[in-house]
Amino acid sequence: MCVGFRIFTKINRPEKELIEAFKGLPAANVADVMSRFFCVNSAIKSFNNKPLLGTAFTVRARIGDNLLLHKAIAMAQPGDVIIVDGDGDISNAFCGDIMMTECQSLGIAGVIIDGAVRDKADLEKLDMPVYARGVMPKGPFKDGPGEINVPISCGGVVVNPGDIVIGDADGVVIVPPKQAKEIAAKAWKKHETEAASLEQIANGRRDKSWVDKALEAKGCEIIDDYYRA
Ligand SMILES: O=C([O-])CC(=O)C(=O)O
Ligand SMILES: [Mg+2]
Repeated sequence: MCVGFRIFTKINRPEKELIEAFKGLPAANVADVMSRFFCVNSAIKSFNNKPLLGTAFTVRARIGDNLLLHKAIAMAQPGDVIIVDGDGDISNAFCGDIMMTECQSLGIAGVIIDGAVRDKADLEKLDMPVYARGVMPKGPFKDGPGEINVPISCGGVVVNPGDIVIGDADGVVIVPPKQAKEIAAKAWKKHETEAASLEQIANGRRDKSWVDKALEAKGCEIIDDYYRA
């Protein structure tokens, strides 16, 4: 087996129902119920702030080289999110509006690049969400090597093929399918709690009593006086 230059054709994709359980949930609520981990680095930003939801289709690309990304586009199925581990390097763009328009027309749910893209103004107009670490007019090489559908690292998070990917204007969070049902249920609960807080604010009486309790429990000293240098 040619480690570093190989393509796995099969992915265990989660049931559609399991993915749909996250539809409409903010990425923040999902991350909160996973102990505030599993979010890709905030340097990887959305170009159009459109919501993203789908199944991870992973690509390990050589720095500035999109041969494997082209192959991934040919292999991915509608609803997949193509995630490229480009080593975080932004010296050459991996793709631009032509490849991303192609993805959109194939029904790809979104693309995340831990590297650079180009044609930013056009990516902003796409309906399909595109995330990347940077923008660079210098284009990609097409030589490989690279890998498809292996565990990768994207913005500091390990992504396995078949993971559930959730994104919005805040960023991207990666959910392991095995625990996804429980995570979605907890995240919806969190979402409801937040809605209740907003309702309390609208009614002018948000309960903040927990703050003093937490400060006391952690040993904070409250001094009823002015600070004197
Ligand atoms: O030329 C390329 O390979 C990438 C690009 O700009 C595009 O997809 O529009
Ligand atoms: Mg272009």
